[in-house]
Amino acid sequence: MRQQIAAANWKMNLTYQQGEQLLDAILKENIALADHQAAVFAVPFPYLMMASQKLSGRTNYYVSAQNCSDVKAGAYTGEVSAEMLKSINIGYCVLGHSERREYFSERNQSLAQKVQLCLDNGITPIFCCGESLSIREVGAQEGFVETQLMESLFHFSEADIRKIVIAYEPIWAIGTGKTATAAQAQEMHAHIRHLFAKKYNKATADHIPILYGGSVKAANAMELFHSPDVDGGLVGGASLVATEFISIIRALK
Ligand SMILES: O=C[C@H](O)COP(=O)(O)O
Repeated sequence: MRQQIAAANWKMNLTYQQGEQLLDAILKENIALADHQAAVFAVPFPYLMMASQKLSGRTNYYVSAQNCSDVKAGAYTGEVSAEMLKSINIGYCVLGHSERREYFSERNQSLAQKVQLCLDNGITPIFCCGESLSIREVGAQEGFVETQLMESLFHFSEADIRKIVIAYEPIWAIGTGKTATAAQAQEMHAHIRHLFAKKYNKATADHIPILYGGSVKAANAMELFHSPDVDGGLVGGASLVATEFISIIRALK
């Protein structure tokens, strides 16, 4: 079975102490994950080591960064490189989140560099894609997501592309409480998988986890995750509440 992932994206929320308390409350449940399941915590940079220490010794629990630089190293004040993340054993990095695309002007070409640098350093990119409401309203979402994937990912080799996780996050569903229906999520996930099959092959497309993000919560996770092409979720708001995220982990296939 394809890997199934419950990924928490804390974004710029919680103090260090609140983050510790949240992780402690979730880990206290001792949820055993199957071989094909993973729980990933994308925490702010200053909390990466703390989260790593808390998760150490747990099977299939991982820490993720929320971003990294698109350059290797050098005089770039305030940036954090993929190599730095590797040096503290961070396994995942969220890339191209719509908030970074919108507020920090991230573009598909620069994201291609970030993906490359993560792969060079053995870090799994969680590559985000997804359309705005205005694009969906005119029915152009499939072409829009195809361009995002084409410009950032489709030049990678089959071996490299198999190391990537996709997160489909329709912008109109992020933090709005307006979740895509399971049918809408499934439709886009199937389209994304079809694009990978067309560019690479079916076996590769079937191997790549595609997470759904956008107002996932305990109450809808099970239905969303049980769609055939939805392989878990990238969760914002509900990942900040222990009981919510515990249920979301438990909803994985
Ligand atoms: O990365 C997570 C997504 O932006 C979803 O956020 P949300 O669950 O608060 O809608």
